[in-house]
Amino acid sequence: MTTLLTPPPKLLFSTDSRTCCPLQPLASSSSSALSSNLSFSLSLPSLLKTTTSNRKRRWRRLFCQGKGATNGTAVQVGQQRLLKVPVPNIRNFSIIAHIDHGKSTLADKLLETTGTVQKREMKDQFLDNMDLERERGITIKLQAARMRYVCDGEPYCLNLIDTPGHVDFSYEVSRSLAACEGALLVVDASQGVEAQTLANVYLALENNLEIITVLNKIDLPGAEPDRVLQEIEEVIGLDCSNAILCSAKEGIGITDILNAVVKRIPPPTDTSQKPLRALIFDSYYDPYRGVIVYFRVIDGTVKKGDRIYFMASKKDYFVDEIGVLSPNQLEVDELYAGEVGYISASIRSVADARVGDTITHFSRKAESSLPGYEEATPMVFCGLFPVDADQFPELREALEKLQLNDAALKFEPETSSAMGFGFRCGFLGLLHMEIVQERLEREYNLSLITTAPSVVYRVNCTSGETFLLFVNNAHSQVLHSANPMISSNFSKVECSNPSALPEPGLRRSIEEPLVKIEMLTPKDYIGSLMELAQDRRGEFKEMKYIAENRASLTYKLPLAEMVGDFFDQLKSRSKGYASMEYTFVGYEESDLIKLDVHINGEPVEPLATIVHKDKAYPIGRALTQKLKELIPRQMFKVPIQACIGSKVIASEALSAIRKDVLAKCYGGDITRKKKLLKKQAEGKKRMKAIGKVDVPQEAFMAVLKLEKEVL
Ligand SMILES: Nc1nc2c(ncn2[C@@H]2O[C@H](COP(=O)(O)OP(=O)(O)OP(=O)(O)O)[C@@H](O)[C@H]2O)c(=O)[nH]1
Repeated sequence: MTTLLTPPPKLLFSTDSRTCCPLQPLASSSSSALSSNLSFSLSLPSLLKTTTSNRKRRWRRLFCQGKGATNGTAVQVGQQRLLKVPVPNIRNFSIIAHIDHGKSTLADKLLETTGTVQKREMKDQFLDNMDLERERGITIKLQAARMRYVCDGEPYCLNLIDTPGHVDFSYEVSRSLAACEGALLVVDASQGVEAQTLANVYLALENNLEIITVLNKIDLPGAEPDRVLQEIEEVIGLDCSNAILCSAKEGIGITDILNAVVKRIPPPTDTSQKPLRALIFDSYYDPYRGVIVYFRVIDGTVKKGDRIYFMASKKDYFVDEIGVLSPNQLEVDELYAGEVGYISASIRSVADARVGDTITHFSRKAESSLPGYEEATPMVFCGLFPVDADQFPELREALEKLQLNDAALKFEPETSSAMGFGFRCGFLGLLHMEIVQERLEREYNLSLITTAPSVVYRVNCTSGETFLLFVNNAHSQVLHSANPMISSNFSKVECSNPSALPEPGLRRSIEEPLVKIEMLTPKDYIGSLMELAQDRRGEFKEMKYIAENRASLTYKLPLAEMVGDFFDQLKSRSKGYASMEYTFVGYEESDLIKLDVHINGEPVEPLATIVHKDKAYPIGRALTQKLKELIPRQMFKVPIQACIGSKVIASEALSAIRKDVLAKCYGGDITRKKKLLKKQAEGKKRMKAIGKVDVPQEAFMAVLKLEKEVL
């Protein structure tokens, strides 16, 4: 069956891909009609450009209601832009690549070449529409776009899903791949196979995708297409005889890629008769319409007004609006199996419509949901505190708003004696953490202090008493008393906050998360990268030469060692040539201890860290030395100590500011002087006992920075 909603009586298509949009339905075969249609359609972009947003809205509304088909030329054009094709003419594909190999640039070029976005509307990285994405040149949130393309006189609908390239977002990549039948594997012709190229190819192969190899950046003087093709064949095992050479920047090879998408990627299977199953691959929060869900219909059909049901979150809603992404949202009446689109259904939170969930009909539910759904698990945690304590409510509001858009972000209130009220937040990885921090500061004008990133440890308790801690002890107490499921049989505590770690007497051992890390490097840097991994408690697993000059190193490494500056070190030690990829492999027991910092005999909670026993001494020394530099001197002597339990392992002391109490004694009796000095010493002793050392905020910030570096 076809998915033609409003089949035009007769179609004429341009065979030139560059002029294929808008496609031209002909109401009449007369040449005058043809010319009037053509002349109109060519002026559409300028019409769209010059119309006010109200006119655009009216145009869309009219079209969506199917009105005015005969009397409004704009409506006619609207129909052309939304022309539907039969299922065999649909292609759903993704672009996968290592970071910076040119995915987004290629996606832009595909949009431009198919006329989906006009050249003058085009800005670099069209699909990366977050300011931060453009500045950093990375894709953070994936986007989708529907393109029309004519190949051998046949119209095709190509649905492109742009994916984020960074490891932190590999779940999103996997879901977008599950929504496709094929993938363009983009490899930089001057760099070759990198760690994420491999990881993404494996994800694509797991999803049984047809892979088209594209060698990008062939315009660069350093491009070595032959070497890189050979590398792809040897390392990945893909047949590169029909690989496409391209330069996304210069627009070379773009039509070849579009033709290959049509000819080599299989169409979706037409299962429109089955009960609805649609895979969510992205969702975001719109303040006016609620959550907008991006999805691919796998089976069945869905239309406006339907009552839909989210199989994982078990929530149901009525569809207010349904449409396609071209790449702006364009409303349609119905979407069929194989198609990609969006739904707005006044959904209140992104948590109700998570990536990977299956949408079905409330009244005719599918028997099973689509495979692959996973809850987002935060791997890295840190505390976020407002510099100005009055900004706490604003920080809460900002985090709540961000969470509406980002289901992977987790947060819990946290109080600290030094920093006041703040939040302990969980992130997918370090990049995710940086992005959230930057968005909070930029978009919500907040100045924040962040504590050193930490991971989730599992503590085996001696008592058998269990708290399934998510964030901190206070939380666990509540959880424990409120949750009858947590019985004394359990003996593991999850802890991401060092200050919430159970006392040494209450714990038997601590387990930490481990990752398998694969580094791809030119052979000159093998030694220095091995040294780096070993310094970070890495356990050597494997080394392979994957090409004449490149090797792959595999290590098992504690995640806590990676969350510091591992990636920066890898880049600086390899002069930027090495790349890495990691996967979580599980938990293992390790010799970990809690390192406390005491100032004037008082523990300073936010400076507590969980470290490996072997590293406690150097870290303790570095911390105490740095604090000595940063804390202002007091009227009394202030000891600064790093301690493991009650044992002091490093110590510094701030000497007291001395007032010369003898200044006014010119000569005179020695007993008078002794009396004055004794009085001063007593005063200082009293001051020390009751005195409070204020640790300035800059000191905290500097020490936290140091922690990030040395941990
Ligand atoms: N010379 C040249 N540069 C290119 C080409 N394609 C992309 N670039 C440049 O390579 C850089 C990275 O391109 P992007 O398109 O942002 O890469 P990406 O793979 O989308 O990156 P992420 O979104 O971070 O994963 C940009 O500076 C582009 O201008 C090309 O064909 N030739």
